[in-house]
This record gives sequence, structure tokens and C-alpha cells, in this order.
Amino acid sequence: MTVIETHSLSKRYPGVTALDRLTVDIGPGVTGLVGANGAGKSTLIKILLGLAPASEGSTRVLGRDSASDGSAIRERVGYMPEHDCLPPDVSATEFVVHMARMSGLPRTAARERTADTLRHVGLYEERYRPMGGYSTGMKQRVKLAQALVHDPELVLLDEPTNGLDPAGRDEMLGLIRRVHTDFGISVLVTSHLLGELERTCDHIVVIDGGKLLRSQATTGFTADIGSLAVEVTDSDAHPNGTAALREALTAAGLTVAEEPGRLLLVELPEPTASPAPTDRPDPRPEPSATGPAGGIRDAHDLVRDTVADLGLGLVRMEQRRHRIAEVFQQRSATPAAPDERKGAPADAR
Ligand SMILES: Nc1ncnc2c1ncn2[C@@H]1O[C@H](COP(=O)(O)OP(=O)(O)OP(=O)(O)O)[C@@H](O)[C@H]1O
Repeated sequence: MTVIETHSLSKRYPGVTALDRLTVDIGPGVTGLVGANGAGKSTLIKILLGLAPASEGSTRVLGRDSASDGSAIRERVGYMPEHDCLPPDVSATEFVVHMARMSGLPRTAARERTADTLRHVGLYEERYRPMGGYSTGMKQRVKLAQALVHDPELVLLDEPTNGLDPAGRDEMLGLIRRVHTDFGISVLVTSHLLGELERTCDHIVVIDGGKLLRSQATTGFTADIGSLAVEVTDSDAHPNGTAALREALTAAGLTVAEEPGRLLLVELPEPTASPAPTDRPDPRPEPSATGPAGGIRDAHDLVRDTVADLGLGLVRMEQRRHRIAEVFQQRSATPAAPDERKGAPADAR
């Protein structure tokens, strides 16, 4: 089942291409949309909701066309905008009831749903205080509550962790996860922080300069590539066994980094030849000895043989998965879509 689909979607502003032939399918669950500032995340959300027209291409949300059926989409989809949009003199209860009424809920239902939703986001005690006195974290929670109050099937959350400290970010990410696990609501959440989405999202879509870099299950990001952590003993011939091994492996053409604690990290080649633009239904071909998976085996063998040739003792040799941020850092070293945009593709925190 597809919740969101875009087909060759482009959005051009004078002098700026915000989205560039973006084709992506997003299923149910929690999906992270990652990209640096200006990558096109907010623009995509506005087009999905039917709030801005596309220049080219099409989008469907919950099976409906965004261009022609925007109001029907907005009835079934909640939206948490990026910027502060809360009137300071109004309480959270008044504001969320108002938003519920705007979504068509009758008065009593709107009050009940508001109380439930504010309790869910952890704002029950403070719900009658004017929002002008709220912290950034509390304001973000009100914005989340108003997106949820009409019991949507899908919520689009634009940078919900913006301005939050690490503890506040963790709480918000936990809340977002529970929106799906407790209520079955699908979530599209944007962020420029790759690391924070790793724990929260089932699926990650990475865009840069309005172009799709990658769309994949979160586990797929980290499962594909990694490094080999190797620890060796010293020997009489090599009083610094770690340095000797590093030198020999580098001479053999491997990329080797040293970590504290006498640990060497040997980069492994990627098993996939190129980033998959979308999830492919077809199974991967069997790894062959000459293909990239064979390259990983070769690297294992080379490390083992080099350790033996140097006469060192092998304490451990284990494959480590990359974290998403590391994967992205590697990709950003050779960006897929270099253009005039400034800044790194995403903040790899
Ligand atoms: N109304 C507009 N008029 C002109 N240019 C715009 C407009 N809205 C967005 N842009 C430009 O389009 C590009 C994408 O902007 P967008 O806001 O979608 O990015 P983003 O990924 O959401 O980043 P941010 O998190 O900083 O908002 C940027 O270069 C931005 O300056």
C-alpha cells in the first residue's frame, strides 16, 4: 500500500529549482525525509497537501491527487508546520479546539479530542495557560497536538525537533514513534539531522537539491556497508603490531583508520554497486566471488593473511555496520547532484 507517491515532481521558483523530477513511493509507518536546509522538504509537504502547485509532475496522498483534491487530503492528513504559528495570548486548549473545529469536528467532540490529544503529547497540566509563556518544547507539542486532533490517517511533521535540546528532541521523537504505534497513524517527518531519524523511522528518504538521493528501509541503510574492526597483538618483530598492520593493509590498497584502544577500522566495499533510487521489489542477485560482496570476502581474507604474514596474534576481527550519518557522509563526499546550493547535503549528527 502506498501512502504518498510523487511522480517526476518538479517545483521551480524564480531562480531556484526546489524540487527536481522527484519520484518516490512512501508506504505506511514512520518515514523520515532528510535533507539539508533548502533541500526541498517543506516545498514537498506543501505540494502534497495541495497548498502549493507543482511546476511539473504529480503527487498522490492516500490515493488522492494533491492538485485536484487538496481539501479532501487535508481532511485526512495532519500537518505540523516548521515555523512558530501559535498565537501567544491563547491557551493550548483554546487553540487546539479551534483547529479541531476548523477540521469539522462538532464542539463536544472537539473538546474531548483536544483533551485526549494534549494528554498524549504531555501538555495536560499546562493546557489552560497562554502559549506565549510556553517553552519551545511545549510549543512543538501543541503544534503536534493540533496535527493529530482530527484523528488523521497520516501526519506530515516539518522539522518537529527544531530548536529542542537533546533531551527535548528524544522526547519528541518518542512521541512521534508512539503516534504510529499507539494510534496506527502513518508519519512523514522531516529533519536535517540524519542521526535522530535512525531510531525513529522505518524508512528514510534522502533528498538533496530537490533530487532523490536514496529511499530505503532504515535497516537497509546500515546493513549494506560497514567496516572491519581488527585488533592484533604485538610481536618481537613488530613491537607495535597495530601500526605494522595498518601500514601493510594501506600498502595493499585498503582504507584503514585507527581508533583508540589499538583498534583498526578497515573500510569494506559496498555490496551494492550504486545507491538504489527506490526500493526494488526484485531480489538481489546472488553475491558472486568477483562482485562487490566478493570484495568484502577478499578484504576479510586479506586482513587475516596479512596478520598471519606479519606473525601477529589476531585478538578480534568483527564487521561493524555504519550508522546512517556515516553512510551519508561518505555519499556527500561525492555528491550525486552537485549544483549551486551551498552547504552539506545534511547535518550528519
Ligand atoms: N516561496 C518561495 N519563493 C522562492 N523560493 C522559495 C520559496 N519557498 C522555498 N524556496 C526555495 O526553495 C528551496 C527549497 O526550500 P524548502 O523550504 O522547501 O527547503 P527545506 O528543505 O524545507 O529547508 P528548510 O528546512 O530550511 O525550510 C530553497 O532554496 C528555498 O529558498
